[in-house]
Amino acid sequence: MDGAPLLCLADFEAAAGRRLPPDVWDYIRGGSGEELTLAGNRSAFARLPLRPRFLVDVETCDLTTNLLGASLSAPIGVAPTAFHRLAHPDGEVATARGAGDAGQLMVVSILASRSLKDIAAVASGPLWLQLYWLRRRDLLAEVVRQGEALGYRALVLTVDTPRVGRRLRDRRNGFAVPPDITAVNLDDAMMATTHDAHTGTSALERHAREQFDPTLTWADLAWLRGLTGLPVLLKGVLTAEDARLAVEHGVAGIVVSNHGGRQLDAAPAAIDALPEVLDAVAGHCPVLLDGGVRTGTDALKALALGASAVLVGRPVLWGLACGGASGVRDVLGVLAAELEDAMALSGRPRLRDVDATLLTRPSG
Ligand SMILES: Cc1cc2nc3c(=O)[nH]c(=O)nc-3n(C[C@H](O)[C@H](O)[C@H](O)COP(=O)(O)O)c2cc1C
Ligand SMILES: CC(C)CC(=O)C(=O)O
Repeated sequence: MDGAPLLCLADFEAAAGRRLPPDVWDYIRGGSGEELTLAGNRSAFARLPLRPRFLVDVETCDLTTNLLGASLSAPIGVAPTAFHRLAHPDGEVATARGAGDAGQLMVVSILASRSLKDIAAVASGPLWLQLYWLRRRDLLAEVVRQGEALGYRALVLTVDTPRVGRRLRDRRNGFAVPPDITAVNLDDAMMATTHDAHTGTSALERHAREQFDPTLTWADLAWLRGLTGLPVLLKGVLTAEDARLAVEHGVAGIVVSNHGGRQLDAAPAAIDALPEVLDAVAGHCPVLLDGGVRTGTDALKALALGASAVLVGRPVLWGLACGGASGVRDVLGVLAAELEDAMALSGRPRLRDVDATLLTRPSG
C-alpha cells in the first residue's frame, strides 16, 4: 500500500484513483445522466443528524448479527460489483478472502471475473450470488445450479437493470472491458460484446441491451423459485408498491438500492427510500441498503431506520485496488470500527439499541 496511512474510506478512494487507469476509474466512480442520484446518495446521509445518548455503559459494543442464518461480525457486507479483476489481478478471489477475514458477507456478481468455484474455495464467510435476468435462461439456470451446488447461500436478483443506465463517462471513454478480463461464469461467445470498444458508446450498455431480458415481470419469479431451494432476495427496490409485491411473492429479503446512482438518474437516494420500503415490508423479511455508505455513522443511520445490514460497492473496489485481499479486509474493518465507535459515542452498545430514536425525538 502507499506510505500514507489509509484511515477512512475516502483515503482508500484517493489512493485507488491514483492507481487505476482513467477509463476504469470512470467506470467505477461514475453514475448515470447528470449523476444526481449518485450525489444524492451521499448528501442524503449528510442531512440526517444523530441524537446521541450518554451515561450508558458502552465499554463493550456488540456488532455481531445474523442474516438469513449466516453469522456476521458486523451488519456490513460486500455489494455485488462486476469484474473485480479490473481493480486487482486476483479479482473476486481476493475480495472473498478479504471479506472472509473480516467475517463479513460477500454478494458475488453474475458478472464476476473469477469462477464461482475459485471464489467459494477461498471464502471463509457467507457468499450470496447476484443475478441479472438473461435472455438466455439456460445460462441463468446453469449459474444458479452451480452456485447452489458450491454452497452459495442465497440469490440476489437485481431488478433495476432491464438495460444499463446512460453512463456518459463510459460513453465518452468508449469503455469496454479489456480482452483478458471476462465474466467467466457465463458463455464466452455471449460475453464477447463486452470487449468491443467504440468511441461514443459503452460496450457494457450495448451488451446489456442484447443479453439482459427487459421483459422480466413479477410472474417470472416463479420460474426462478422453481429452479432452486435457495432464498431469493430482490435488489433495487425503491418504493412501497414494489416492496409489497416483493413480500406477496415470497421474497426472503430486499436490498433497497439505486445501483449506486448508475441506473435511473433522479431515483431517490437509497437512505431516503428506506423508510417507505421498511413500512411496506412491516417486518416480513430483512431489508438491506446500499448506496453511498462511506462511514460508520452512515451505516448507523441505516440501521437506526430499520435496515438489517448495509452493503458497500465502490469502497470494496478501492480496497482491492489498494491492496487486494488485505485492502478489502481493511476497508470493511475500518467501516466496522467506525460503526463500533459511533455506537459507543451515541450510547447504543447493542444493535437492538440502535433504533429510530437515534434520528427522531420520540413523541411524549
Ligand atoms: C463498478 C460497479 C459495478 C457494479 N456491478 C454490479 C453488478 O454486477 N450487479 C449488481 O447488482 N450491482 C452492481 N453494481 C451496483 C452495486 O451492487 C451497488 O448497488 C452500488 O455500488 C452501491 O453503491 P456504492 O457504490 O455507493 O456503495 C455495481 C456498481 C459498481 C460501482
Ligand atoms: C454490466 C453492468 C450491468 C454491470 C453493472 O451492474 C454496473 O456496472 O453497474
